[in-house]
Amino acid sequence: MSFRLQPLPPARLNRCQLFGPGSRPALFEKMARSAADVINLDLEDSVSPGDKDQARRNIIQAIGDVDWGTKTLSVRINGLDTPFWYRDVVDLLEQAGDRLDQIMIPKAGCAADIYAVDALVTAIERAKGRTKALNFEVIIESAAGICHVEEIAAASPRLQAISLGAADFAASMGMATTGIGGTQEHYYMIREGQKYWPDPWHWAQTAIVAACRAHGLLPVDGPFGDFSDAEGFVAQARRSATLGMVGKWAIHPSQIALANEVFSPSEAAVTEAREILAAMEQARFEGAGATVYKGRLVDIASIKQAEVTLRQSDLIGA
Ligand SMILES: CC(=O)SCCNC(=O)CCNC(=O)[C@H](O)C(C)(C)COP(=O)(O)OP(=O)(O)OC[C@H]1O[C@@H](n2cnc3c(N)ncnc32)[C@H](O)[C@@H]1OP(=O)(O)O
Ligand SMILES: O=CC(=O)O
Ligand SMILES: [Mg+2]
Repeated sequence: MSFRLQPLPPARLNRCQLFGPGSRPALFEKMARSAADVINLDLEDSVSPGDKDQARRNIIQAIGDVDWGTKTLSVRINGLDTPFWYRDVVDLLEQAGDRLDQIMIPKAGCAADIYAVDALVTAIERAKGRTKALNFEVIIESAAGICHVEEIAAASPRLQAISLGAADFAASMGMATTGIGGTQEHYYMIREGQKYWPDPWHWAQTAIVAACRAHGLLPVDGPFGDFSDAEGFVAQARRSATLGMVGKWAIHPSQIALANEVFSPSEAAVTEAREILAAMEQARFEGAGATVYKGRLVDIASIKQAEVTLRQSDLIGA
């Protein structure tokens, strides 16, 4: 057991991150009025190469012009393997106002990727006298990224969140699927003639959650491509929440309420958490470290488990 305490992640809501292409400025006001906690204006894979310059201009203008309320406002820049990313960073930092909260770095492969963007951002902030430090979020969506997820999580104090990008991850891993997230038809076990579908994203998610929790970051589940399949989205989101993720992307407005619901503790969960704390307080009063709640063991670890639920509930209430 390390003597170091596990750092808490940033105290902000990240239940739903709504994405929209920077080349569709007509969506920006709708995104701002949505119930998503985080907005991701995209310069990367939803924008065709010929539209990159115009999308950048659209986003820079909208960062200043649109009322984004209290949302976390993020721009996904292009990957470091493209000729676009440096211009994304330079133009955003030199031309967009202070309303921009963070940039998302896609396809992070190693800590040096984050270092490179940090160096450029820091130089521009100093040159331009920007007083609000820009935060980072990254996407793990490659074989290299998942191999180096822990060093990536430790790469910069600007880093707040890591998402799993199921589409690029599947491609990089050579997975035999064109689906973006969720159950995969051919990934099944069989027992006594019955099929059972395990979760092919599970290990990558747990690696991301562990790296995030060790370094005080927010672990986030990425896109679920089939926006007509609400049930599938909810099932994927519930698995992610159970593993410790705090939220999920929405690539269509129909997914926002679903994500918000899954990543907000229910009234029953909050009541149970409070009752566990009360039971443990009574146990402490009686000189015990463990007691029985609803026929099951609760002990000092249960206090920490209950606090996870209550911290999230407090953020929503705040
Ligand atoms: C693998 C990855 O990298 S995922 C991240 C990058 N991808 C993206 O950013 C894609 C984001 N999503 C989209 O571009 C679009 O939602 C699409 C292309 C999937 C579908 O677009 P449409 O065909 O316009 O969707 P649809 O007709 O169902 O839209 C319904 C309504 O929601 C609006 N809408 C659609 N997408 C969005 C969005 N992302 N944000 C806000 N509003 C939206 C539409 O304007 C429409 O509004 P209206 O009722 O006022 O007319
Ligand atoms: O960028 C997201 C992905 O799934 O790829
Ligand atoms: Mg991707």
